[in-house]
Amino acid sequence: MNSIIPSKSILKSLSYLDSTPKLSIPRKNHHHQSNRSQICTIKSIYKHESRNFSVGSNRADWQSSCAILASNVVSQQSTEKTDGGNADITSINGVHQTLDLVPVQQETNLPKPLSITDLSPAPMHGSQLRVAYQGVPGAYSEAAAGKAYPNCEAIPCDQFEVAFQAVELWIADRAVLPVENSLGGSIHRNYDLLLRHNLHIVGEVQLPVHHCLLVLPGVRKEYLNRVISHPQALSQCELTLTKLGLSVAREAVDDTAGAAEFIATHNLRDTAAIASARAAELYGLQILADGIQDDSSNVTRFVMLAREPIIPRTDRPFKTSIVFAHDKGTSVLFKVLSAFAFRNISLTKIESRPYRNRPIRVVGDASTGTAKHFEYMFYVDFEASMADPRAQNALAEVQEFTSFLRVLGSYPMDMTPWSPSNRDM
Ligand SMILES: O=C(O)C(=O)C[C@]1(C(=O)O)C=C[C@@H](O)C=C1
Repeated sequence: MNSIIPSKSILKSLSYLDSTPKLSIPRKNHHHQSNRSQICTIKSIYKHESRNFSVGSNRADWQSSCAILASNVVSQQSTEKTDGGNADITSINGVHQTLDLVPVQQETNLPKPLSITDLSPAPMHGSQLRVAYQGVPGAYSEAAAGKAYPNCEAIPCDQFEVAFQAVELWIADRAVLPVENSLGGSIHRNYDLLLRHNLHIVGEVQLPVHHCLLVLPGVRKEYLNRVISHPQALSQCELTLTKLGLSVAREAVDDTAGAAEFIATHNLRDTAAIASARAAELYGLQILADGIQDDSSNVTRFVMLAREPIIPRTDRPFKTSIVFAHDKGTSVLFKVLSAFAFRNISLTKIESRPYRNRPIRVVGDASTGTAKHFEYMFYVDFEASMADPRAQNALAEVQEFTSFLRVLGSYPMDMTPWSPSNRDM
């Protein structure tokens, strides 16, 4: 799972081989230079227009397009295990751990995240599936990639935009994208990204997220004056941090494992990271508290993206994700939802986002003043395959009510048995 694809521009700029890294976490301190990770952070430069997918005219595309790219959602065996140790540490959510005060051996050969400048055409590669994710090794997105595609090569990227483009430019075969969490809710920015790009959802995984509080070996709770992590992770642990007496500053960084790496790289004895046990192992940190998520059944849902859709099937449970909008506001919503209700198709998720290019609709006439309504894009997930005539008929009907409709993907549902107490990470 852990190697990086060198690209021509990487070799040209030697940006990941030299010692001039540009790790931008925490945001307040983004000029720190990491001589361990050598991560380049460069802003996205490409823009993609989303195309309108018309169900009526493109249904044939669904049935005749590319070969089946198996989504292969298989439960990942948890391989991570914290070393046993001496001192007691906090037990949370029923998990009691002992502390190993001996620094864990660090992996030195971790892949470096791709940056926007690295996105030149992919070199030749073997048959291993390459899965791009945002973050550094030890991030939950990397674990999600491993759960969806157990033998994949996980490719770290410094931004989601880069992960999308890695797939669009054939540097990677799939991108993995967190879209919602059971505690933190929807990850809105990623919904917007789905629309801005033309990748297809080809699978989903639901990953139990088991957070640890990580510090440098020997650091105690009393030394801490800040906790850093991905904003989602900070919000998933807020109550527990307070219960632990950690009313210290919280700082948001790009990903959980990046927070751990930052502490290790800069030898920060006053800072803790919220990240996985695997991140502790990789960056030589100690687990000060284990299972610090506010709810033991904390789970994040990720979707897998590919350049081509998979051919939808009916021999196993499928889910379909769509996004739609209508010129005349929310009045269409009831009609759209009833198209599914009449056919006994269950919805699993509905989300609304501002309609970017037309966020406001003015109603009423000028003499009485004008009311302004917000305009939305609606994202709906429903439990049916696009190969199912019920879904095809429902979408044909939905298309009549909407001015914009796109099928984001029809893909196998993650049916992994639920086990919240597992420490997958
Ligand atoms: O920072 C990471 O490790 C991630 O993979 C990102 C992310 C997220 O975006 O929600 C994934 C899972 C957890 O919910 C926390 C963070």
